[in-house]
Amino acid sequence: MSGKRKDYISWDEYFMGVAMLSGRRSKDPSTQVGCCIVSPDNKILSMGYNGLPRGCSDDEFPWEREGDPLQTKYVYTVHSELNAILNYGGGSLEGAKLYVSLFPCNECAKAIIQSGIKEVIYDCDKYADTDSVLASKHMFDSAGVRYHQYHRTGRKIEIEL
Ligand SMILES: O=c1[nH]c(=O)n([C@H]2C[C@H](O)[C@@H](COP(=O)(O)O)O2)cc1CO
Ligand SMILES: [Zn+2]
Repeated sequence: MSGKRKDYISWDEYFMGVAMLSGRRSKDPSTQVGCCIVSPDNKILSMGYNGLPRGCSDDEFPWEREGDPLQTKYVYTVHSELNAILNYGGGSLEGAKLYVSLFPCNECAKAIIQSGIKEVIYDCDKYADTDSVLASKHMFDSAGVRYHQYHRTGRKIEIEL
């Protein structure tokens, strides 16, 4: 009889947990997004969160949502999914899965499809009614990228850092 622990986290909890932890690095005051890319045999390949491109200071660029477009974050931030794809240094992402805390926008959807990722597991879908997300779903459907919402388990994990 094995004395194995019973309360270990599942693969889904592990990968979504890593995605959410990654999002905690974001400097965006309103929406922090985290992403974790996983191989078909459950190895973590890359992670990312939404932030400015390298060399662009978090303190100098704007985090506004409205106003003159050049004074908003939207024209400058790199989304978590694109960061995770670009952060991957190991070659092909063909057949990989992508865990992300927010449903990908249409620009990230294009990058996801073109990089060969075949499955997207998302948590929040708060922009489901926007053209961007509708376009993402349309492209995923055509390209054969499966997507489904993460089932929250309610497990709380406290980590002392
Ligand atoms: O797929 C995504 N990935 C991602 O990283 N983001 C980032 C960009 C912005 O920094 C933030 C969205 O900001 P807001 O919710 O205030 O509009 O989330 C946004 C989306 C979807 O819009
Ligand atoms: Zn995006």
